[in-house]
Amino acid sequence: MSDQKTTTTPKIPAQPGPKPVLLEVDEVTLRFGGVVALDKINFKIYEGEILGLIGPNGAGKTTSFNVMTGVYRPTSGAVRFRGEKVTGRKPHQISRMGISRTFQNIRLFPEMTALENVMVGTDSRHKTSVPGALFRLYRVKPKPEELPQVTATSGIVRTWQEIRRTCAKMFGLSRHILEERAAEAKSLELLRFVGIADRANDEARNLPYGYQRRLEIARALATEPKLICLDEPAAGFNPAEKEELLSLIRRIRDMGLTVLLIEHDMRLVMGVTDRIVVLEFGRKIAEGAPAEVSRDPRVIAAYLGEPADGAA
Ligand SMILES: Nc1ncnc2c1ncn2[C@@H]1O[C@H](COP(=O)(O)OP(=O)(O)OP(=O)(O)O)[C@@H](O)[C@H]1O
Repeated sequence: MSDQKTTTTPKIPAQPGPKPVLLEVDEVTLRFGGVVALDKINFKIYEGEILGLIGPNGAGKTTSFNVMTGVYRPTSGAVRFRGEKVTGRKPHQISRMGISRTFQNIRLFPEMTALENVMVGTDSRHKTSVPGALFRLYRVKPKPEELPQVTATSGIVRTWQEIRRTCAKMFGLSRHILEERAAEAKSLELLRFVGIADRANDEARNLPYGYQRRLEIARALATEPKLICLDEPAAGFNPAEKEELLSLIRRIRDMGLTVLLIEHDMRLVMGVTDRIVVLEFGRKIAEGAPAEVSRDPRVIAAYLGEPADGAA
């Protein structure tokens, strides 16, 4: 009977379903006094895509990043990440949810080495912290009432306390040390990934500009995000550096991450993104594939500063 069923079942080739939505910006408005920085913005970011967010100066691109990462709370509307509301959460909580970012104006710890800067990013993933390890030492100290069989002053108690304290020191701290080492190895791997491992031990302030930009990306990756938001990562880059960045962004996506990219260099944006959202004066004026968007009269007008035919 079951054989018959199998042979009569029509063979339908597996269809790739629509990609799941990773992040949704839902009717987001943000006012700064009289300035409407974002005006009922809607767009979605799908898992695994590279989405470009473009628009002329002051269009609301960085403000959108700031709303997604908890720097600003929208006046109305909401941002959802994997179906969960991001709006109202603190930046570090959002980072733990899986969103990380770089900044338009590089924000590194200048006196820390490149490696240490990346290790800071891994911190949110540590199970053990120094205070955590020390707290465990304190906590494992047994109270006399936990040892009802003997008196608090007996030699047995003192020996037991010593043994437990020594074990705690060994296991609590060694776990911490192991985690530190793992964080260091992972950070070094990330420096290699972005191509700057040769300067791992140099202070961030002494690194060339292009290295600092890539260090920011390594640090953002260290939080193990699902979505990485890059705010003008190619600013100040020469053409060769831009090519390298393009390949780096593709490799980040190939690792399984989703990328949101703010970038003014149109060649870079058109060359690397799957889709583009265009903002102007805080409003979304276009959305679609790069070729489609680049032909859109409203987009052309926004960039050339001329009114588009038929545009509202
Ligand atoms: N903290 C703030 N207080 C007041 N106005 C702000 C603030 N942040 C942004 N704005 C305003 O919001 C609008 C959008 O700014 P935003 O920085 O998001 O633009 P942008 O598209 O990122 O521009 P650029 O390409 O120049 O970085 C601008 O009019 C800006 O002046």
